[in-house]
Amino acid sequence: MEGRVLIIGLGLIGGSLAMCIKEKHPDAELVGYDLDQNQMNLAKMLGVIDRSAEGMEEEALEADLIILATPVMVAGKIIETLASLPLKQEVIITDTGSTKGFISQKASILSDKGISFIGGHPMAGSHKSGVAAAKKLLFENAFYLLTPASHVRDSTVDRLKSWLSGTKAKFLKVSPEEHDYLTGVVSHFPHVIAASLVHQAARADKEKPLVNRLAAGGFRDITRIASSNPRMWRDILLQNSDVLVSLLSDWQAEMERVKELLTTKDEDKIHDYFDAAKKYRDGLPVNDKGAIPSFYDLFVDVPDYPGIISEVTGYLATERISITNIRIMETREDIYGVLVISFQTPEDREKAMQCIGKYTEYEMSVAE
Ligand SMILES: NC(=O)c1ccc[n+]([C@@H]2O[C@H](COP(=O)([O-])OP(=O)(O)OC[C@H]3O[C@@H](n4cnc5c(N)ncnc54)[C@H](O)[C@@H]3O)[C@@H](O)[C@H]2O)c1
Ligand SMILES: O=C(O)C(=O)C[C@]1(C(=O)O)C=C[C@@H](O)C=C1
Repeated sequence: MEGRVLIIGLGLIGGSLAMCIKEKHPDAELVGYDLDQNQMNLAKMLGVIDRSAEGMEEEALEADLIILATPVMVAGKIIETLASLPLKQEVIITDTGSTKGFISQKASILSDKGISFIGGHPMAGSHKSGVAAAKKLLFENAFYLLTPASHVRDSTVDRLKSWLSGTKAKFLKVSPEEHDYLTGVVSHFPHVIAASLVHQAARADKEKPLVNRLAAGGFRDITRIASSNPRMWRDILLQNSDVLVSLLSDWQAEMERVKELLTTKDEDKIHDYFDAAKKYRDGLPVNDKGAIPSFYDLFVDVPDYPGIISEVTGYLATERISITNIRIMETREDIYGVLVISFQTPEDREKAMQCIGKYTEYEMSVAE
């Protein structure tokens, strides 16, 4: 497609979307605007946008697609500004915010002027912020929730989907209310819990400093998202507070049940509590980028000497095998542990096993 796309907010999500749009629509002009001049400069330097906007309002006048990828409270204010401008009548305005109720209500001022607003939320992301963390493959196979305003024609929604087709995401139309409930359960509330677990450990750490050093494995897995951007989460909590208060009451009741199991020491019920949770979680889709990301991990037991990571990645590079992540599992103090290399497909992982096996005798294993 041709036309001018204005992305407001050039962070993780704005930057990643810009990459996806450029790849699919090389003839479109991608203009970026961010309050933070450094992000804008970096986006230009990385080639994520074609040019940076001098001013948001002037650029909006000529845009065919406007994407708001700022924190959700800011997006509401930008809608007010946009509604006061003589925009192109055919322009599509969408956002990427993690909440939809507030912005959809705000967008009625655009609807009143006949401007199409389609709320959007790509359900993939990271605890990292900023354009430096942006990735073209971020949204692949993820759900991309859309909440079009009621007057928006299906053909306009299809036009937006075409603009965003480079995300390779799966679009799903939901109401703003349904959206906020669903994401409250699977995204917002877990972020609250992750932060609360970190607070609990930090309190214990004051009494027993060993807590800090033992916080590995499970604790790290369940609290990764507590490293997310506090500004972004402040805004989300403010906008989805009703849903979250209700989920918190359910959670408190659930914790009361656990307390009861602990005080009565009911072996069967304690077992069943974990067993039911395991069954549900193990049954979640793994090949979609839904609740469980689809990475294919290879565990390599490497010897402890400097340069071991570059040695292993060097072998993979010689055979042009792409990896999506690499880390050392810090299960043993002071010595290197097991190297975990993640791949996008099981085929890449298989090729990597053969490659590393050719050059070394390191023990390897996979976990399904
Ligand atoms: N991070 C995630 O995992 C994720 C996933 C899906 C959706 N989202 C949503 O997408 C939006 C962006 O999140 P992100 O992770 O890219 O955040 P980010 O912090 O990486 O980027 C946000 C950018 O918006 C800019 N900004 C703030 N106020 C602005 C203003 N008034 N005008 C122009 N730019 C402004 C900031 O400078 C920053 O560069 C949020 O609404 C978030 O809820 C986030
Ligand atoms: O992977 C992460 O770090 C995320 O938190 C991503 C995540 C999520 O909760 O799944 C966070 C907020 C978004 O609105 C969508 C995705």
